[in-house]
Amino acid sequence: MAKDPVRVLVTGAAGQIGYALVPMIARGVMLGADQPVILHMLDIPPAAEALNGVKMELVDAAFPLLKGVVATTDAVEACTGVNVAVMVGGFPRKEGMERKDVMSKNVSIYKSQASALEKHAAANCKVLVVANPANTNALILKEFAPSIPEKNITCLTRLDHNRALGQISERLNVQVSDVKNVIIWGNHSSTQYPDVTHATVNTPAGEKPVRELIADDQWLNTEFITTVQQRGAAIIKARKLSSALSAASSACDHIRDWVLGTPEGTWVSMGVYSDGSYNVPSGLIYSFPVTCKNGEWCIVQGLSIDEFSRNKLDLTAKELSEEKDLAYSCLS
Ligand SMILES: NC(=O)C1=CN([C@@H]2O[C@H](COP(=O)(O)OP(=O)(O)OC[C@H]3O[C@@H](n4cnc5c(N)ncnc54)[C@H](O)[C@@H]3O)[C@@H](O)[C@H]2O)C=CC1
Ligand SMILES: O=C([O-])CC(=O)C(=O)O
Repeated sequence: MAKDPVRVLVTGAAGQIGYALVPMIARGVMLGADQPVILHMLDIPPAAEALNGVKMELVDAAFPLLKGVVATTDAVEACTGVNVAVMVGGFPRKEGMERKDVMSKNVSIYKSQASALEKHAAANCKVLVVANPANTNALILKEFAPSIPEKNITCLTRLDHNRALGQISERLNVQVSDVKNVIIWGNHSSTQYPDVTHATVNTPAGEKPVRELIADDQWLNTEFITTVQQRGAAIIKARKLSSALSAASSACDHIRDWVLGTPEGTWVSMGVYSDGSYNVPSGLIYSFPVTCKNGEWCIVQGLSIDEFSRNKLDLTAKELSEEKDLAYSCLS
């Protein structure tokens, strides 16, 4: 029997990530090749005509799984009945800016959309915040939508996770699908800590630690980390626009694994509400290694953290606490 359609909201759907993301969702990349979807697309009135153009293209693409499209500038209409909400709407940063520089414009959007989601989304709606500063926007959304369970509100660090896998695969000249269990800790910003301490590669001789195969701790502890931290800026420099296809693809990875589960023995990185694991202060949305099963994520416990890592986990937590204060000062 055919499954009932799932309603997926994409905010900022007329923007560049939106344009890459909605066809992926309509093709089943996010929720599976047998899962019909109804797309809800929200943008602001100046983008209404462009949004309608995206809707026309979705019709023209004749996606078999796409059972309906709502394209609107009304947040209540957009949020009504949605099961998954991918929050991309906002202002992207430009060359020379840090992600927190877009704070004042974006946190106020997340405060107001929190209420629309809280009142009108389906019960148990899963929320992924993509727009920057992603962790802090997600925290504001959580705080202003107190009836949405905190475990349902997450932010995107899967792009950073995938970037780390990509760097390791290029360096070792192995398939990216053979590399796993990198970790992005903390903020989706230049203080994030891409950690390969527990990462492995599937080789013909079995699973091997990334550190052993790379055999160059100097590179892993310096250039690798900064390359992943600065990859967003490098894309902006090259394209004069921020990452879009990779952001859209990793947003699909994030929701797919959350809903359908992570493979046995594999974890992924998600920005989630901290419960104090690894002595990360609670009350922050912080990226942790997680596994997912039955639609729920769970922080991987018991990983060893050496002194080098500890300093980096603390540094990015400190930045998130400062961002939280700054966000509240922007809202007051
Ligand atoms: N977490 C991550 O890994 C990544 C996050 N980003 C962030 O994603 C966001 C979107 O990036 P792009 O698509 O490149 O930007 P864009 O400017 O092309 O599109 C953003 C869209 O949001 C719309 N928008 C603005 N205010 C809105 C509101 N209140 N409600 C609904 N829609 C609204 C705009 O009209 C525009 O169509 C940016 O904040 C960017 O920094 C980008 C790449 C990766
Ligand atoms: O760098 C930016 O501003 C866009 C982004 O978040 C990324 O590409 O990681």
